[in-house]
Amino acid sequence: MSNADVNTTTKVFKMKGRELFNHINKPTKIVAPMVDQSELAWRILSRRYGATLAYTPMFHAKLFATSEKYGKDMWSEYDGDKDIDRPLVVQFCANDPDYLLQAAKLVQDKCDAVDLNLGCPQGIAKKGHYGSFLMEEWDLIHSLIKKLHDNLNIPVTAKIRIYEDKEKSLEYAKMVLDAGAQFLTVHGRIRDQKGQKTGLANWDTIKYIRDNLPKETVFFANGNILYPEDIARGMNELHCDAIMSAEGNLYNPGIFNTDFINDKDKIFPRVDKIIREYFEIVKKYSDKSNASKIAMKSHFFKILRPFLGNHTDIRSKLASLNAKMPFDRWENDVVKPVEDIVEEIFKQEDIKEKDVIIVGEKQMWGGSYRTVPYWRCQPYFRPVNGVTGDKRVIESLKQNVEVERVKRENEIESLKRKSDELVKNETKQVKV
Ligand SMILES: Cc1cc2nc3c(=O)[nH]c(=O)nc-3n(C[C@H](O)[C@H](O)[C@H](O)COP(=O)(O)O)c2cc1C
Repeated sequence: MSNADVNTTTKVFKMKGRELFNHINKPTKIVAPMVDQSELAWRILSRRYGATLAYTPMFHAKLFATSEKYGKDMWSEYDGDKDIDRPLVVQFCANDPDYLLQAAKLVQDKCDAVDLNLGCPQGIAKKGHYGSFLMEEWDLIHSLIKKLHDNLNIPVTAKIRIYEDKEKSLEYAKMVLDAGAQFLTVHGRIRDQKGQKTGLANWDTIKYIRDNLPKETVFFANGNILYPEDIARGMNELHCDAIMSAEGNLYNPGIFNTDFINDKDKIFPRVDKIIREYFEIVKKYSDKSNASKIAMKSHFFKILRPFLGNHTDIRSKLASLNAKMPFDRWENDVVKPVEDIVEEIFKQEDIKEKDVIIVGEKQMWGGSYRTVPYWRCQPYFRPVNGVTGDKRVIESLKQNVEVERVKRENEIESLKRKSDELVKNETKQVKV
């Protein structure tokens, strides 16, 4: 077979975006790439709770290609296993097409696509010259994507941020697709929206990009997903193929469980149940997946966030644990005590009245806040101008209660007026 034949054969078998999307069963709920957080154990847990596609954390392409230790720490034999970890997209950050290809080749037989991170806004990305800090270098981005498109056995995909300018964002998306990206994920925030300045994602721009790209583009939207209900809202409003969630999924893995929208145990899982389930997954794969063990402490803190505020003794114990300690310590200091406390909570006579989810009024961002009992997983709201998100939710719910009260009083007033008028009219008629 000549070289030309080899190239042709590779091209024939390489799936285009829509084919790949269909091949992996049209996933609509995606675990976002998250450094130190979307590792194997977390992906397995998230899929059990409704996620239909997962991205790995971003790996540094050059390190992955050149450092055996880094590769081993990030990627184990279990990662990408066809029975436990698919469908899967592996994400890299890069600024050199050759290293990117070298790294991608190491995983191409154990994932469905390789993604280029063009969204990371952190200082480390600025220093390392990758992620969103390539947004001024379209030629470089084009060459990175094209290198994989032309040379990898599997499709290449990309995850981008937006610019303030809609038109520029659209042109940018078109360039990324032209280079060969087969799925496009748009995170609807600009580069400066990070930390306290994270704020809302701009769905208008996401929608504008989506609506102005060719229909066959496989398009994923990312940002503003707090509750399971937001997923259907996003799909309808943004006309996207799937919704990707990062923080929503981290604090509440039940966020993707939209097939069970009326079952609070599935969409706002009890912290005792989820911590146990997750802990058992980490243990099962800990012989090879170092990344799963390392990420455990951070996941515990996030899953248990509302609970730890009420049980600070467990918070202190958790703070003192580390990944090198034996699993028994984790079991005895955190997992078991959490189970015991929640079991006691559920023995209370009035638990049915207490264990309820309260839905607030529709907010500016299109969805509604909920109050969720502290023994259930729930979203986290970043502090803005020093005010914690939880306080904002409580304030907004208080305002809702006040708005409801005024609304009801007005309704009663208006009903009274109507009834007075009716009585008056009837009295008039009787007189006539
Ligand atoms: C802990 C954490 C780690 C992240 N790491 C990555 C990453 O490795 N690659 C990436 O493209 N984005 C990363 N992101 C960004 C998310 O993938 C996502 O784009 C962003 O958080 C917005 O989604 P959200 O509103 O659902 O959180 C990370 C976000 C968080 C919270």
